[in-house]
Amino acid sequence: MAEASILPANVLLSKRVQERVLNGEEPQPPYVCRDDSTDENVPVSQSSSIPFIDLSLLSSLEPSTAEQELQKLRSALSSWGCFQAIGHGIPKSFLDQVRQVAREFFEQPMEEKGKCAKGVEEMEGYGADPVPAEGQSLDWSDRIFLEVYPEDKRNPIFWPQNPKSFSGVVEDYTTKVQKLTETISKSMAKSLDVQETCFLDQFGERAALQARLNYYSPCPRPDLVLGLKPHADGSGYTIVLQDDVGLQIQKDGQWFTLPIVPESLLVLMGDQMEIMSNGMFRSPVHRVLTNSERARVSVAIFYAPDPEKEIGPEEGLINEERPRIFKKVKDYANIHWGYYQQGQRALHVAKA
Ligand SMILES: O=C(O)CCC(=O)C(=O)O
Ligand SMILES: [Fe+2]
Repeated sequence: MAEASILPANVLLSKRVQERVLNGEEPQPPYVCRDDSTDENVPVSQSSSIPFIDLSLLSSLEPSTAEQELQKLRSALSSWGCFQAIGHGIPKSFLDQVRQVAREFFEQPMEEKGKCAKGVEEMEGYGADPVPAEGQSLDWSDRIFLEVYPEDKRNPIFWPQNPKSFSGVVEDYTTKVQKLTETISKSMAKSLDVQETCFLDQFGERAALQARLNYYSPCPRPDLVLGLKPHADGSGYTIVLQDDVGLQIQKDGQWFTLPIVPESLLVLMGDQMEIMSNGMFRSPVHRVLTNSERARVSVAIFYAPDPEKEIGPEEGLINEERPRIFKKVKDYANIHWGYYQQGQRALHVAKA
């Protein structure tokens, strides 16, 4: 029982959470981290205020319809830093297939998943996030992280052979999301009255799309243990598909639980969109709860600017009323990761 409190994190992380659950182990520190005494959880029933944006309306031939949806988009991203996308053109049956293949992957025997296992200090592959700084908590989750675009970044050794359809579905899904990012990036620019392709240009032709499939095993102590600790993403923005409740977004000191709307995708701003929009859009802190009965699956696609390119606030968003908040930065995702490992945000590094 005392195992977890005496073993270092790198040893703990060499055993998957899923194995611990199968062995009937009780969560121990450093998995135990929740201290919510000062936070307020808004019931799911009242979390429906997380805005919906119908992407099909953004290109409506009726100008007033498109304009109205763009206004909603701008307001959603400046207040929440995220929205629930509908009308995105990806059929629900395909989203179900993605959820299904993700679940099937994790529900295979450990031996099969082990074929694409990462080392405890590596990022890509199946396992847990690399060992965090001392004193940091561990997440009650297992994940597989894959570089998908640019295509030459793919590392076949980490791509599962089973389930047979896994690679095809993940690739197809990421390609569909990539198409969506074009619409979203252009619409975000339009909503701020800046040149339509300005964000797309900053992301660059070698923008990264990375897939992270998460499996949150049931946890006997959801009151003490988190599936994923509070954080903001280091991406440009992230597109999340989920199959059960658990993801919470922090706004005005309260935690709002993302409801399940099977045909919707959550579009969540990362720090780099906050930088490029000169703070007009916010990158929200979010976390994942555990639950005692069901395993939850999610698929996050991180869309990030080419790490070789410098990014910064759009000139058109800097003026007397709104001076420059951020400076130019390069490879921010990497800087972010260093802070993330210490349980901190990195945005201050980019402050002007
Ligand atoms: O599992 C989720 O719903 C969210 C995952 C997430 O926030 C992340 O991978 O950065
Ligand atoms: Fe996240």
